Amino acid sequence: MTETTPSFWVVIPAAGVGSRMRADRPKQYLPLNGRCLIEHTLDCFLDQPGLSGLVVCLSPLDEWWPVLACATDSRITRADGGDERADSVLNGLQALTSLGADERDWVLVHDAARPNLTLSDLQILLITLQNDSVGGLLAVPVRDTLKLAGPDGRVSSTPDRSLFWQAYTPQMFRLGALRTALSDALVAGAVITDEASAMEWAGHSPRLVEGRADNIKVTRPEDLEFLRRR
Ligand SMILES: Nc1ccn([C@@H]2O[C@H](COP(=O)(O)OP(=O)(O)OP(=O)(O)O)[C@@H](O)[C@H]2O)c(=O)n1
Ligand SMILES: C[C@](O)(CO)[C@H](O)COP(=O)(O)O
Repeated sequence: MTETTPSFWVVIPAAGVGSRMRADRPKQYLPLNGRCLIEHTLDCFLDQPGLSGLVVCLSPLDEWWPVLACATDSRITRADGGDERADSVLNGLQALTSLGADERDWVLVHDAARPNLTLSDLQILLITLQNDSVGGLLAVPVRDTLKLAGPDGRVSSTPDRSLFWQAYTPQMFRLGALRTALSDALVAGAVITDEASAMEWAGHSPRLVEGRADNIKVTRPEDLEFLRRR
């Protein structure tokens, strides 16, 4: 029996400049196997039967998006990115509301810079969380020994790594709860680096859903080299 998956909306934050890549363009437009990273990322979602709609958050100065074939895809709506990733995501959530999304609808937020998401991981996330009271995120248990750095750049301690997971995306929450948590956290000046941290700030405990470790975020040059070698 194949388990059914819920309907969902998607927000793709893609308004960053990719400074850590030190490339000649924002990293979401760097080539991978003949197409831009963002095209690979969008493909993970566009043919999903449960997709209600997708918003891509882009810099108002983005000159790379309009020449892509997906720029004219009727399933994709463009929203302006903000100063930080969290601001971009909040703009994307507000765009979903304009598209008719309901407060109780599931929203998946996925980094444009993660082009290697698999269908199986997407389905695992949707199936695992579809009846969850909070939502959650794809994540990977830490596999290396961790070191806490001291102010002198030397090891301060070795924490128990069994308690640590790396947060990945997609992160999946109900539209209204996420928008409220994110908006309130930003107004309060909280440091929000992912959607789960906004939900945690609001007092919720997102569920960790174990996914593939190769759903990496392309952040530094070697990350793209890794994907190109596959
Ligand atoms: N103001 C911002 C900053 C980032 N992002 C997006 O959030 C994702 C993850 O952010 P990150 O890897 O930090 O991307 P950049 O901010 O572009 O990278 P850097 O920090 O190296 O500049 C990326 O898809 C990026 O495009 C965004 O939509 N709006
Ligand atoms: C959202 C995220 O990808 C989860 O690991 C990460 O927090 C993004 O961080 P960045 O500094 O904006 O790349």
